[in-house]
Amino acid sequence: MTPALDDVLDRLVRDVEDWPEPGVLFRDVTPLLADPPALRVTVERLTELSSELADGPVDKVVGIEARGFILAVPVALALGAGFVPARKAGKLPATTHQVSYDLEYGSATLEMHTDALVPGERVVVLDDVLATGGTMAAVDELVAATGAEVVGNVTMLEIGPLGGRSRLPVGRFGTLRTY
Ligand SMILES: O=P(O)(O)OC[C@H]1O[C@H](OP(=O)(O)OP(=O)(O)O)[C@H](O)[C@@H]1O
Ligand SMILES: Nc1ncnc2[nH]cnc12
Repeated sequence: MTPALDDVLDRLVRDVEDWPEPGVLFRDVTPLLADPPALRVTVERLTELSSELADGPVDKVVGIEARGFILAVPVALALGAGFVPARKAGKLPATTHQVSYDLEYGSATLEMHTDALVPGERVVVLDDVLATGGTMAAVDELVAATGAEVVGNVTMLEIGPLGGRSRLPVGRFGTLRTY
């Protein structure tokens, strides 16, 4: 039997207080990733949500390092799309576009290969958590720099009080669970 998704997420996303710094309540998805039925239903629902938002074909799924990679590859396979990594600075070998941004804890720079996407491609950007939205908005900029089109911004979890969805176009963001 397929488990109910909200129950799965509530049971298997672990709260860790004061990590990675005091005052942050960290939502740890590793227990969910380790549970086969939970992982399966999560990937299935992320795939359905991506399809709904895209409302048409999806050429590429961009996964955000590191936790976004884990989910983006099975979703890309299920959609019949390719996978493209958005990586932390200094990890990609060829020519990149680069965007710096602020996080709930600190700041970072993400890169994507300039030739990873071509103009007109339809792209879903996937991550595990939307918090301030800085990461997702930065990846939208990386996609835009290639001339491709973001047709969906999708996460497993949203931390509502941090207001990240307000940084994304209305109607383009979808998530499985808002805390
Ligand atoms: O909405 P935001 O405030 O930008 O935060 C969300 C981002 O923060 C986490 O990644 P992190 O940078 O901690 O990297 P990791 O996946 O490598 O742990 C998470 O996986 C998202 O990518
Ligand atoms: N509180 C949080 N838990 C998990 N991932 C995060 N990314 C940014 N803030 C986060």
